[in-house]
Amino acid sequence: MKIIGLTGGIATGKSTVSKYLADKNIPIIDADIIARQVVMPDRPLLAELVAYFGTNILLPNGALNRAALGEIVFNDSKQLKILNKMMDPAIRQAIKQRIKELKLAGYQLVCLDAPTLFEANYESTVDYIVVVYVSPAIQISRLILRDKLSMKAANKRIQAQISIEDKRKMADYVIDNQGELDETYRQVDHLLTIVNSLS
Ligand SMILES: CC(C)(COP(=O)(O)OP(=O)(O)OC[C@H]1O[C@@H](n2cnc3c(N)ncnc32)[C@H](O)[C@@H]1O)[C@@H](O)C(=O)NCCC(=O)NCCS
Ligand SMILES: Nc1ncnc2c1ncn2[C@@H]1O[C@H](COP(=O)(O)OP(=O)(O)OP(=O)(O)O)[C@@H](O)[C@H]1O
Repeated sequence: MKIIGLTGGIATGKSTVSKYLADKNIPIIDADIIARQVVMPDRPLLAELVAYFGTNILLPNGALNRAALGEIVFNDSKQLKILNKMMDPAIRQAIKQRIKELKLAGYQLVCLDAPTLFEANYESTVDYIVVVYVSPAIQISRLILRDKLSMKAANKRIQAQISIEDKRKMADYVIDNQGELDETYRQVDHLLTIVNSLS
């Protein structure tokens, strides 16, 4: 089974590409979804986060207040490092488990959609690294538009990651998502012909 590692910067278009792959019946392992599952109210990791960050990261119903935790960690790189260290084992374990299940189910090709593929060192987990690229100017404008963030908050989130210019240099394949969606989808089709011919 081959694994495409799909990454990019925040709001560069990973979900747009992974939805297209999913429509082609390629299973997607979405690291953002897994990162949400491992901190559900019944999971011990949430209690660990509360013990460190305080009860202000909880909503009245006991679920994680993602906005409150995001406010802390995207404004302070030391806190983000600590959060990453606390969450990494559970996320890694869940991804490993999902890969195992898909392999057992007989899939030939799957996609790991991970915004922090490089930051969290998943390079060796995947066979082919694909970076979804837009220029930093387009990235920030799409992020502000989608998440209704201020310029300052959007910049902080972008700065919490390796820059998109550096990520593109580390890719096996770059999808330029600056144009129309059809152009993006054509590049994904081309990517699939390459990946399917890999031995
Ligand atoms: C801090 C949290 C609670 C904020 O939640 P929120 O709902 O506002 O954002 P969401 O999870 O939808 O993430 C949105 C985007 O932020 C970026 N992002 C998320 N986590 C990180 C991180 N640790 N480092 C850099 N960028 C990140 C990604 O591009 C992601 O697609 C959340 O992002 C989180 O739990 N992050 C740590 C887990 C993690 O590393 N996730 C990345 C997947 S491996
Ligand atoms: N080619 C495009 N043209 C115009 N808008 C686009 C294009 N591709 C994606 N977008 C828009 O840009 C925003 C970011 O795209 P998307 O949500 O796919 O990014 P992402 O990389 O998955 O983000 P995140 O890292 O936050 O998960 C969305 O609002 C999406 O609709």
